[in-house]
Amino acid sequence: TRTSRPQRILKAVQKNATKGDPESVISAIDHYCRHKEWAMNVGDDKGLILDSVLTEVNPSTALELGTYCGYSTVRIARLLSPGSKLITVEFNPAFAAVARQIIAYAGLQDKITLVEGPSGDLIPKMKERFGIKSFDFVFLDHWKDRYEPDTKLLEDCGLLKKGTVLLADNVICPGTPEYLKYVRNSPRYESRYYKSNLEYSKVEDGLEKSVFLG
Ligand SMILES: Cn1cnc(CNC(=O)c2cc(-c3ccc(F)cc3)cc(O)c2O)c1
Ligand SMILES: [Mg+2]
Repeated sequence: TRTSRPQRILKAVQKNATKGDPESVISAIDHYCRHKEWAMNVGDDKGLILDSVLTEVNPSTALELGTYCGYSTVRIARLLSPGSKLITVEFNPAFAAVARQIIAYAGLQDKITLVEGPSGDLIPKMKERFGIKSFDFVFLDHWKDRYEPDTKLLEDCGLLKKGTVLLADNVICPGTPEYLKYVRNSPRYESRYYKSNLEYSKVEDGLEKSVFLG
């Protein structure tokens, strides 16, 4: 097919959502991915859990690893208080190009900094490049084998503080076994599993919420 799946998702947003209305952007993507073609957005079921954790944490500085089309980026940014910031990291330039347009369509570009590149290279540069002292909230949704090494990297770079909340997608499907083992066995985290289902599907999946204890 001529267009890519992310480009078709963008088209569905431009056709069915209202410019400047993040809720309509979220609904347009969920409708398209549930009824037309599946895509790896966190989705509406797990999205409600993401919303509730975000509302509880109310982060001033948030990090997302794995932007894809920007669905969870919009979900997170729409709930941030004025002056709060979200940095989102995407390795794939084609995904990043679509995400920028979906973020702009939602009108949330002022709250979001999208950075392209490998998370392992970008995390050590967060302080110097973006003046970040530490993150209050981290959403992990990128390559599943990068969750554990990138969490250790965030610790080593002093980017986590007492109370920072990590929320990890896909801990069951596709699964992140090394990450789960790490956060569940480390005395430096208090972890809890939120059972849900894989986006737009009946297959089980869930989110792991881990609070860094310092
Ligand atoms: C290529 N790429 C760029 N970013 C990434 C990181 N994301 C995932 O891999 C990812 C995968 C799935 C998934 C795929 C196939 C399947 F059968 C079941 C689940 C779901 C998700 O929510 C994900 O976040 C992959
Ligand atoms: Mg995911």
